[in-house]
Amino acid sequence: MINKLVEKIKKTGAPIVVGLDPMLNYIPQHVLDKAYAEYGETLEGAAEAVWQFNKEIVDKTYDLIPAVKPQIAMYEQFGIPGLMAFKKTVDYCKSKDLVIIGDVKRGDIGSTSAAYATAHLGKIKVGSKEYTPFGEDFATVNPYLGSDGVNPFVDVCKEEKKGLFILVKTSNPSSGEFQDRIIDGRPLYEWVGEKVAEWGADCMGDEYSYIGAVVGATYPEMGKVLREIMPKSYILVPGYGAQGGQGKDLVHFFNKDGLGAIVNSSRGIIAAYKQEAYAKFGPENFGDASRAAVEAMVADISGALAAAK
Ligand SMILES: O=C(O)c1cc(=O)[nH]c(=O)n1[C@@H]1O[C@H](COP(=O)(O)O)[C@@H](O)[C@H]1O
Repeated sequence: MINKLVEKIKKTGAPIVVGLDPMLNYIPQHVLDKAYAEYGETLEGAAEAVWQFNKEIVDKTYDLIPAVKPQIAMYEQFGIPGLMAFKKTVDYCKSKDLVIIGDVKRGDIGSTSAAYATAHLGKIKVGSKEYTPFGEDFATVNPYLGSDGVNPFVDVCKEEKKGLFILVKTSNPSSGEFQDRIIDGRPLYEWVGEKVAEWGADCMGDEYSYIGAVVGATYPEMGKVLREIMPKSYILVPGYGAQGGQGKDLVHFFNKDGLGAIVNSSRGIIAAYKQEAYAKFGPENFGDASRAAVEAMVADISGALAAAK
């Protein structure tokens, strides 16, 4: 799957991922009204609104982008109907040939990690039958339980040709509380980065490993160091847009080949119609606003990369 991701990034010229993180307050009223008219103001109604919202955004952007990243919490908050909307979104994106990064941030003791890996990247046997539970292509993984919490994910990736993005340095304001602590002379995130490079070394695709890392756009200096520590790992870079990251901050997350990083924006794309820059589209045309925001993001990042050459 890493080869497909790299190919699609080259083909679209867009090292970006659209984060499908739907909150009800991002969904235009006309979409909510229609869903509530059919299902009532229920969890089912909310899930229907989420699904219709996602579908429109995907329809308006899929030809420009290589990948999407649905964040499962945004669906879980609507219980079982929400999880069904998550699965419907994954399947629909797959039908559009997008690479799907399941942002599930899992990690546990080995046997439990194995079940999480099966759920999101693998297959499950029920009697004589086999099923694909959620069927994403990549999953985000929290490495804090150590190697035995990560290895079951790696094993499923090897079997299924899937991939991981392992949290190394997160974008949030408090990420330094633990991740920046100096241990044996180096910050913890560097130790985790080294481990990601090690886990990834025997998981190579054609050019890059299918064991990648997450490093926040909000910490560009740390991104530069981590790029060197993990030269063969793709870096998923969240924090663009709503959290303040801009193209010019991101240059060092990329390798000299112009590859190696994929930048996520969620609110900045899916709720673009609420921003002044895209207000002219209006809530009715929220999908067109998202498309314009994708185009602006690609131009910002490619411009920064070209200027740095
Ligand atoms: O793993 C992630 O995707 C992630 C890691 C991180 O360090 N920071 C971070 O913001 N994320 C996710 O990236 C998305 C960011 O959303 P926006 O700030 O709206 O673009 C959310 O889905 C977060 O859960």
